[in-house]
Amino acid sequence: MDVSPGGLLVERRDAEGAGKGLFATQSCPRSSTLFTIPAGAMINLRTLSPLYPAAGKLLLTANQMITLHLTLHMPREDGVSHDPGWGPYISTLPQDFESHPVTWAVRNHGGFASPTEEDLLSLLPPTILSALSGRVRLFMADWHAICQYTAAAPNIVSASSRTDLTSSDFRLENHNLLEDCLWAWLNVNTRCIYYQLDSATSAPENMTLCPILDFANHRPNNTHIVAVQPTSLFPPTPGSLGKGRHGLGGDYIFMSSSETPVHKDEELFLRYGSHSNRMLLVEYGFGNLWDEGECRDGKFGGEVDVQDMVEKLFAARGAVGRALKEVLETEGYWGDWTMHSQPVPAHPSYRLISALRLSQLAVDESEGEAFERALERWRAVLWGQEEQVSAENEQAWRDALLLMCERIAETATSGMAAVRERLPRERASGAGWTGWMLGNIERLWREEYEVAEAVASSVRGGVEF
Ligand SMILES: C[S@@+](CC[C@H](N)C(=O)[O-])C[C@H]1O[C@@H](n2cnc3c(N)ncnc32)[C@H](O)[C@@H]1O
Repeated sequence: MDVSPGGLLVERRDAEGAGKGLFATQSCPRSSTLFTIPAGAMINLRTLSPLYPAAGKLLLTANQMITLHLTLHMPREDGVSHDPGWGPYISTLPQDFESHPVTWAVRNHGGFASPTEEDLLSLLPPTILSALSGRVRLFMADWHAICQYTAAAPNIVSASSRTDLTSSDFRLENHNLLEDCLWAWLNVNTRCIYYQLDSATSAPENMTLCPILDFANHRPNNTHIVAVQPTSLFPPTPGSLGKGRHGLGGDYIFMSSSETPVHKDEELFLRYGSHSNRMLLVEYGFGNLWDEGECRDGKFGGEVDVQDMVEKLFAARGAVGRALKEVLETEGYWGDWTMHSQPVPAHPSYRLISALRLSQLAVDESEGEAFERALERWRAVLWGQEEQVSAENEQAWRDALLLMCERIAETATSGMAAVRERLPRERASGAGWTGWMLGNIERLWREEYEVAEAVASSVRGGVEF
């Protein structure tokens, strides 16, 4: 790898409120090559597959394989990983994920969360809690798969650079090793980037840990760093992945943006994606910063998830609600219902409007001619053939939306108050990350509050969505 001053234009430094970050060591023009990571320096399915072959019918996913490798070569007390392959890189990974909500949720699931972790969980909005439950399920499934795999291939564990591990340690109920595996899993989930190894672009194999780049922090607007996806002269053959024959996946080149030049000593950000703050907190353990009033005024793109509330609307209608839910599922409109502060005017998503229209359909029976006729009308609106189901239905769903906004604002007001009560004490103590995390949680509640208020104001103002 070229680490000469001309080949490596970045370095790792402390970044306030974000651990480490990537900084420019010199100024450079637009579209400069900042650094190049050789294919063999990255940890992914291609570089690891030779070390982790199938054990009978058991084959690890990319996520599980990288997690297992990091667990087997986790740095110990001296902070150094003795992995002969990627030891120096693994030694640069964060030492712990104490501030990550998934850590608290996994511990809580196992019954060993600390009082602080329980307290923080109790302060989170319900939408975050349900997203966290999903992450816990995924982690536990991966932990289960890793335990099964190591039981079937105990020699894999003998290759660990850790002297404290034997294959019998990989037991579901071994909390200490589960914690090591969680450290590894969170490294994978917070640091892996897209890297094409399979020709199907959405394949879960298309991910990698990538030294240096993984010190880049996120910002929501323009990215400083552009990843240039390596291509190969040799296209992959069908089913080649996992068998050591990869057409894709060469050296990874990272360039500066074509829009702005880079200034010496500036922090270089990578846009992780257009993620909501809810998703950022659950996946990465932080949220974007924004100032009070910015969501309300449409200057910041706030989002509220209303899954639980809409589900309740359908549940409250009994048999009719169940039949309507089936219709939404068949049409692919069940779930993923949100409200947004941007673009102005603040508005419900199209999916949410469609679900609300259906939830307010004026039908008393869950089948029959009247039911089918009403559905036909709803479908006509969905397909853009009609403007509305009826004037009554239009009024009913807007009323239901307004009521939802009022409830969200009410709950968010109590949520904010509970966090604000704790904030001064935590900030005054000045120690650790809890004050910083409470700030993140307070902003999440405030986002719910401001978006709900803004959407309510759109509804009251008669905005046509
Ligand atoms: C790919 S790593 C970036 C490097 C990381 N800051 C470190 O110290 O190793 C992603 C993690 O960095 C942190 N991070 C990234 N962007 C951030 C931001 N804008 N604000 C706060 N933390 C951020 C989060 O902890 C996230 O999970």
